[in-house]
Amino acid sequence: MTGQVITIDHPLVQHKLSLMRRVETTTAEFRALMREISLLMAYEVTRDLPLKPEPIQTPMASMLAPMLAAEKKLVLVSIMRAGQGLLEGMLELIPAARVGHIGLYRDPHTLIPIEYYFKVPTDIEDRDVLVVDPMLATGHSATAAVLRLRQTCPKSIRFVCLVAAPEGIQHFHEQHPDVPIYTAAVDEGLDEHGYILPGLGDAGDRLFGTR
Ligand SMILES: O=P(O)(O)OC[C@H]1O[C@H](OP(=O)(O)OP(=O)(O)O)[C@H](O)[C@@H]1O
Ligand SMILES: O=c1cc[nH]c(=O)[nH]1
Ligand SMILES: [Mg+2]
Repeated sequence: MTGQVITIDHPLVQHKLSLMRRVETTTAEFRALMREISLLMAYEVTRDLPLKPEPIQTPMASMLAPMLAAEKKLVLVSIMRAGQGLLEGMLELIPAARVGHIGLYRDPHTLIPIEYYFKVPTDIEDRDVLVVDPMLATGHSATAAVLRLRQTCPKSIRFVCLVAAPEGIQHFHEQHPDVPIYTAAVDEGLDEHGYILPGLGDAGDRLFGTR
């Protein structure tokens, strides 16, 4: 079974991603673009959320109006640090969603992800999860995050990123063929340090101005 990769090719997403990639984009600009692009990504990723009719009153009449059936049943899980950027924008669109955090950083030499934090809602069994992290490079971080999350038995899992490397997609789907990947771009590959080419650099450092 090969996993599903959904490329979000909306022109606004593509334009904003190109601005984020540019080396001269400042930290403030990068952060603002991350917020904007995460709103647009959330719009696409939630396209199939179920609706249910609820009675409401307009100034003119009463009607049965479509409302999200399970907004509170969604959990957004951020892979820190860089996932925080995607998380915040998405929460603006889905404010009733629950939130989880997985703290992971890549050891710069081995590229193995090290977990330093894990907290998700206790009643995750009947919830759908969107795991968010802007970068899928070797795929080790996302793969480890989903593996850890599976121990809590959520109803479903999707992974959302901005830029994915083919190597990362392959590694991730070898372990998690049932988890779809939503991405704005699939890039050429990785450099010798595991950075995506052409990529956008280190998403966490660019978001928080740490380098
Ligand atoms: O697919 P991989 O090769 O595992 O790389 C991707 C990971 O690298 C980045 O995090 P990083 O380790 O730089 O931590 P940070 O977000 O704290 O900067 C990114 O946000 C992913 O979590
Ligand atoms: O290109 C990359 C690879 C891993 N992490 C990043 O932030 N960027
Ligand atoms: Mg980083």
